[in-house]
Amino acid sequence: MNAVLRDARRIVVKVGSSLVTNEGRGVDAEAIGNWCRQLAALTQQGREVVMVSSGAIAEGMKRLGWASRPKEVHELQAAAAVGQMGLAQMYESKLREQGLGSAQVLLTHADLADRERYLNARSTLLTLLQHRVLPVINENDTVVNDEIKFGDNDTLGALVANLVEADALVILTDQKGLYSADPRKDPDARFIDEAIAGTPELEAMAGGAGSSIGRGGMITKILAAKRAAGSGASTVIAWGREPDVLLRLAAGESIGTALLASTAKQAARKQWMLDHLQMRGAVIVDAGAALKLREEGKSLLPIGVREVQGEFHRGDVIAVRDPAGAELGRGLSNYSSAEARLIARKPSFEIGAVLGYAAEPELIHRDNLVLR
Ligand SMILES: Nc1ncnc2c1ncn2[C@@H]1O[C@H](COP(=O)(O)OP(=O)(O)O)[C@@H](O)[C@H]1O
Ligand SMILES: N[C@@H](CCC(=O)OP(=O)(O)O)C(=O)O
Repeated sequence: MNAVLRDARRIVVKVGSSLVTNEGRGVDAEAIGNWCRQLAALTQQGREVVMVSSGAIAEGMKRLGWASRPKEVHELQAAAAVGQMGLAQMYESKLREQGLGSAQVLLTHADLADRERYLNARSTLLTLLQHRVLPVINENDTVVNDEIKFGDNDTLGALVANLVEADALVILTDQKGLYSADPRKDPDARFIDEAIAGTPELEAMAGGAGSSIGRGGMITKILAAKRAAGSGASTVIAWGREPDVLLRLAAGESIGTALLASTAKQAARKQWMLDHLQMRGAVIVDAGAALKLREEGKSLLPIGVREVQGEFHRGDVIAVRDPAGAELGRGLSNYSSAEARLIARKPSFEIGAVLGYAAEPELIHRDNLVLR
């Protein structure tokens, strides 16, 4: 019994190029139809799913009649732009057949490294999920060069899992899971059922990509599991053509390799925030707000803010202080310092009228707040 998916409410599913394009023979309608049917069943169970799908370059090469993968980055980018059309079209129609809405989201490394864009991408994805629309994500290959490329979508899958605070990441590939060595090269390779994500020995087991279509191989999947575990998500690596793989995993069946996160989700995310983000400013809150944060674990609303100190942008980490100046905690601000000064002491329904737009009703959402 493997509980990784059984207990997961929010799931990121990543499928690799070789699966999606049937080893480069073109977008595999049947396979995508199969996953979409399963995704629809998962949403029926009340789960939220985000798809990360590769295959744009492989599909674009086929459409352009290119037999071998070009070396030039701009040619790869052109192929991705061509192929992404087919990919998006296929997901859209297969998800629609299942009664599910879909949305295309193309992201780059720079988008997720920038705090403001990170928050924007997060809000967009969470809004799509709220509306029961299934986001289909790929790397925005057109605008990235080699140095800033994820290159493989395993890394992107993990970053998306961090971004939406997923409970689980499922990486579907062309192998049954992780083996002690590349099974294409070593017939004695042993299957690994389960391990703790981030265990150093795992990295030594993984080799590069097995086909000419896939990019990262197993090493990027192992590192993706480690990264996903950083925000508390466990990972399953499984064969994408295993019948009903997602449904069976969700029912608790042990399929593939489970790479388990050792820290709980909230604790991991909050630690990540403290470790990665620099503090830029502070707000002093009134006694009522201090009580709500401390005792009830509530979000910080602008109405409870008495004073805004320093200069910060949306997405920066700021300190929250009580009326005596003692630090209550730290969190990601949804508004800049200039905006925060304008909306301080005001009820959230007035934010729109004061600023001309309303991003969120909270100055700091409780999910983005670490209390002392
Ligand atoms: N230890 C390992 N266990 C399983 N597969 C491995 C291992 N090391 C390398 N591989 C190779 O990784 C390949 C999967 O990665 P990749 O080709 O990038 O697929 P995808 O397109 O699904 O990301 C497998 O086909 C396999 O040959
Ligand atoms: N963005 C690229 C994905 C890169 C890639 O090949 O990833 P993967 O097959 O997951 O190792 C594409 O859609 O072709």
